[in-house]
Amino acid sequence: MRKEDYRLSDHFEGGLPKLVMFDLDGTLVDSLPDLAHAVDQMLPALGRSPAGIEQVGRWVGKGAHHLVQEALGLSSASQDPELFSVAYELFLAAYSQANGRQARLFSGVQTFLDYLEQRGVILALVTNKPEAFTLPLLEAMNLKSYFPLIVSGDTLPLKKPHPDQLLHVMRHFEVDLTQTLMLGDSSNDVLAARAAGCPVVCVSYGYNHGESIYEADADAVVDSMVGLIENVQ
Ligand SMILES: O=C(O)COP(=O)(O)O
Ligand SMILES: [Mg+2]
Repeated sequence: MRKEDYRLSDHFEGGLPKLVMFDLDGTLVDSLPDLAHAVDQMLPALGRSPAGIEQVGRWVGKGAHHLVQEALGLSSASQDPELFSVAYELFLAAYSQANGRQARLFSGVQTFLDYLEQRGVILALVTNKPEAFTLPLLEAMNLKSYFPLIVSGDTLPLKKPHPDQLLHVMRHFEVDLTQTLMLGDSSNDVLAARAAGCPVVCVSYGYNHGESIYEADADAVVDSMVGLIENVQ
């Protein structure tokens, strides 16, 4: 079977997983325009050139600290703690304003969430985005009520690619990993799911650090989430 032909009905007992964990940025929501806007407010305020949306897209997916670090060209925040802390404050202020303004749901997301919700599948959100940005974005996109559990990048000590957020969700709902699916857009999501031991499918349209998501070890890569349920009646 080609990876693109992956259908939930072929892979889960009863035709559907019991629990689906969703990544946020690049999977459910196209948040890149707002993130790029904030980075490109921060950089000129530091006397630097704006980075542009394409470049910023390569830095998204490992949380806000990582994004700012990359935008500054630092290998770690401790390389220049003063610069990092000034820049991070600028980014927080700019993104607090921008978050959700230009963001849009990707095609198929609403249909897929409704489909699963109507069938009693438990939906959880697992993002590396800090909680202070996750919750307002979910609210702006009218997505918050789908998720009885939201695990943000700063909810636990470790975030993706570590498996802890995913294991936390599976334990919380007492769902076995074979009845769970992780749906993401980056190698981070794949690594976290593999380490947790659960199946993982990626969308092709997200942000994957400038690399092809087909190179990551996902069980499947789909152009739209609805492709996963096409053959389900
Ligand atoms: O804040 C980020 O880097 C985005 O994180 P996500 O792709 O895990 O939602
Ligand atoms: Mg993502």
